[in-house]
Amino acid sequence: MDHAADAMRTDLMTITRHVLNEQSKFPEARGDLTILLNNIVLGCKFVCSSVSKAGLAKLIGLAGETNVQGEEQKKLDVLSNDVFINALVSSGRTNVLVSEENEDAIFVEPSKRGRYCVVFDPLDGSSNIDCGVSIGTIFGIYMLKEGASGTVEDVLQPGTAMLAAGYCMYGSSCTLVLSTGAGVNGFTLDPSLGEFILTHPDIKIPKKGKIYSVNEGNAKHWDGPTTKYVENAKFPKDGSSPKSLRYIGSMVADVHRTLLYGGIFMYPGDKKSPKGKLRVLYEVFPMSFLVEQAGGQSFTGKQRVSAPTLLLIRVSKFCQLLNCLQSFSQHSCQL
Ligand SMILES: O=P(O)(O)OC[C@H]1O[C@](O)(COP(=O)(O)O)[C@@H](O)[C@@H]1O
Repeated sequence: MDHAADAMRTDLMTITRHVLNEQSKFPEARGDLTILLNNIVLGCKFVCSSVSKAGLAKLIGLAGETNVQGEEQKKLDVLSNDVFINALVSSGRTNVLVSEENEDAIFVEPSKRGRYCVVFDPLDGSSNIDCGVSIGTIFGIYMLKEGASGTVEDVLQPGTAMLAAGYCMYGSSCTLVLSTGAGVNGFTLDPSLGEFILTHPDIKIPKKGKIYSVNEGNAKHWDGPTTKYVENAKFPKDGSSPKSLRYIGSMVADVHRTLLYGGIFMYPGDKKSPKGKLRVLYEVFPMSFLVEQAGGQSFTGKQRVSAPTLLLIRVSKFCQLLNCLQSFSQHSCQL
């Protein structure tokens, strides 16, 4: 009888219990981060159930609106965005929110304000939403700068200033992967309990990976080093076996596989944005935080993504900032 497995099954490590254990190591912790994460988890459970019944609940298809990136919003994009904004505001722990689906930053009204800023992509992998392929939610958490009252400046922080980050993947199972700066852990939603249970403790990216993940359809837009790298992955000059190509087209799913199996995921550029289309603030920074916490690397092709030098610029209108941030995100992660 496998007592360890039995203990695992009866001594349930829920995500709340795990975060409380982690926070108990910090005497100054007041439970605010735990409450905030609990509300994010609630949002993930709601989106998970909506995604799994999308076809039945007529949640497939377009919402008839366009987001700040000029992309047509899917019904599930809008629903997920509303759910997360409400969950984050009602936690009473947030101050400034930045969503992929909103043109401007969201400033929480004073009576409900807290000291955290959350950047998030409510539903990543839009091109896969209507065909039932894995999609996900990505989030990153910052603390208000010392003495700050909550302005755009408080989200203009480098990736290294992030306190916690995570994603929730809505796939064959619903998996939430989280780091609060002390390693990376994966939790699977047990629908019968409605609880995320620890199933992937202390995720460490394998040192060697046999997989490369990139949209080769964009090859003609790539720079020299990227073209050379992918060429070598397919036709290794050192006689080793070629790498396998795996590309789902949902960053959450492609990064999740890379965290567990190793290898490389990158988004070098495409016709529309030759310098890459992944958004630094709520896609690249949170994923880079997780990749580095799991022992991997994340770089732009020229420098570490989360480097403090990457971000601190100030432009007039917030969405202008979003546009120029996009131009920075060339490559996603190097493993
Ligand atoms: O279809 P492409 O050009 O390869 O782009 C896929 C990439 O775009 C994204 O879908 C962008 O994210 P959104 O779906 O949130 O806009 C990533 O998840 C994915 O890695």
